[in-house]
Amino acid sequence: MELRKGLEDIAIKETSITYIDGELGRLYYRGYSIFDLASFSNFEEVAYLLWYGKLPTRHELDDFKSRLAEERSISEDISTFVKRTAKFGNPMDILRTTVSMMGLEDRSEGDLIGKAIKMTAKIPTIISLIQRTRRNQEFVEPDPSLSHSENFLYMIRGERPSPSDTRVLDVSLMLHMDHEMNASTMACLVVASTLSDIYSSVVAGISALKGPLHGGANSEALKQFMEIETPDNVEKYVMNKLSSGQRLMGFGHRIYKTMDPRAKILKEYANQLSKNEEIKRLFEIANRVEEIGIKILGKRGIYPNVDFYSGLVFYAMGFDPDLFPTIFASARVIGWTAHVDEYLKDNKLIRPKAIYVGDLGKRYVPIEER
Ligand SMILES: CC(=O)SCCNC(=O)CCNC(=O)[C@H](O)C(C)(C)COP(=O)(O)OP(=O)(O)OC[C@H]1O[C@@H](n2cnc3c(N)ncnc32)[C@H](O)[C@@H]1OP(=O)(O)O
Ligand SMILES: O=C([O-])CC(=O)C(=O)O
Repeated sequence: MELRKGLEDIAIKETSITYIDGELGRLYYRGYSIFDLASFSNFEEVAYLLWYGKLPTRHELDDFKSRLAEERSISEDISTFVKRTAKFGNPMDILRTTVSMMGLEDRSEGDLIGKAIKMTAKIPTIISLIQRTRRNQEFVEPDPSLSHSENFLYMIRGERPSPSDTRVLDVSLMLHMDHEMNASTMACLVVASTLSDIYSSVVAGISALKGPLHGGANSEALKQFMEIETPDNVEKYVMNKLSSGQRLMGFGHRIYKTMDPRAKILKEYANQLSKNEEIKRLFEIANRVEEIGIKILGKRGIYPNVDFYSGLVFYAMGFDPDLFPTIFASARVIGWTAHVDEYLKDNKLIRPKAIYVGDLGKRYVPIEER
């Protein structure tokens, strides 16, 4: 039996959701280029596209938007739990637990996409409550008259965002919605393939996304830029980091062997948002890290990934750094649930093998003799 560490280059399903060309740095959702979707589409339309497989008509989109907007409120129990834990808890742990609570509260049978809509609508409310509680600010109730991204920023800031800020968040969320068989989507499918429920799958997805080799890299990348302090320190910092065997966070990818197309779009937004001194300086540092990182690692196909610039964009938009992975999860919940829905149409229990390398036939030694 062949050993494939990390399941590298193993396909576990056919899909018509997302296609990645890792050599050319291209990404497609349901056949549409991410560059086109980022230029012309919006959060609700792309969520609809991923779940239902086609772009909605105006009537379908209006219905879908109202459905999402109606589901934004969270229960009293969830709200109390978030307020109790926000000041000490890791936001991904809080999110994981609240999605688990949502599963306990939802007694309905079936309707996987209906449940996915509920989670997608409620997660921004939970994230906003975490940030506002930590800052000793009053909770802002969701406003159903606003779009998903406008409402998300409104709940974070307590005032309506500008159309350009709304657009930045909208595109950033679209870029994070799906990415084929990444680690967190795989975790969701493992759970789903046992015919467990969709909330349990999403809890597994959040758990896997939290790690710094996956979605947790976005806050680590920003931390890196903050530690560097000035563009003049970049070269020394990068050399020290790499020569001591550490990884450059926000660099490298299992599939992309060139610049991640999402990083290109996010870089442009990070540049646009570089209006105050701090963001301008962090953007300059990031640019320099990109340049030196590519010079050293590019020949091995190691380039900036989605997490390299996303943290800078989220920070400039007013989110706390340790919330970044939760923002990623707020969008990826759409991809997770779309893949679970697709997988369950032709389910097969996921149960790979391990190659045994231990001893066999050992004599059991009673405890007094050990
Ligand atoms: C949304 C996302 O999940 S995007 C990825 C976010 N994660 C990060 O940014 C963390 C940093 N990056 C990494 O750790 C890796 O690039 C991963 C985990 C994302 C992908 O790695 P894999 O495909 O599993 O490759 P693997 O971890 O085996 O690395 C292959 C080689 O490249 C090196 N390498 C990979 N990424 C980096 C990096 N960021 N910095 C320095 N070296 C790197 C490894 O050290 C390894 O070198 P070796 O062969 O000499 O031992
Ligand atoms: O595809 C991957 O392995 C990681 C990634 O970029 C994502 O999940 O967005």
